[in-house]
Amino acid sequence: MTASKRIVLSSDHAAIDLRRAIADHIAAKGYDVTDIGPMTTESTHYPLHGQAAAQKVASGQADLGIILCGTGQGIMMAANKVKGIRCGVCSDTFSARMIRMHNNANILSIGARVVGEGLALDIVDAFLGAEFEGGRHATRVDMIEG
Ligand SMILES: O=C[C@H](O)[C@H](O)[C@H](O)COP(=O)(O)O
Repeated sequence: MTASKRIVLSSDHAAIDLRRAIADHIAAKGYDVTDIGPMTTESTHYPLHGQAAAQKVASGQADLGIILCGTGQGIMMAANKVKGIRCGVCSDTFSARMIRMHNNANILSIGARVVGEGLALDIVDAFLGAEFEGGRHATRVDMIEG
């Protein structure tokens, strides 16, 4: 584990509690966590929060991001509109590992209304614990970037 990695977190209102649980979980493991909110459960708009986290990663202010909404889908779509962002939604640990190893994903998205806290924390550990393999996968990732 690279404990020095800077991780940015954001969500919409549907995922406040799970986002906080993830923040505590990874901070306890030594990651440098920046939680950009929102801090209340007031209804909000996931594109704002997905793009805010994506900007942090794309600008180099964070190494990786973890974003959440009800399904993980809408906030993932918003994040992927930011150049240089590769974000996937994961509801299982295999996918979470593979989007790092094969797709060099720099943001993980999770649906707080889809997975429970225990599985979500395992998904986060799988994502953060994996590294991009490069090689043939780098050729393909370069093709995504255009
Ligand atoms: O992809 C979108 C997310 O799942 C949102 O969290 C969801 O649409 C929010 O729904 P609501 O406004 O009914 O809480």
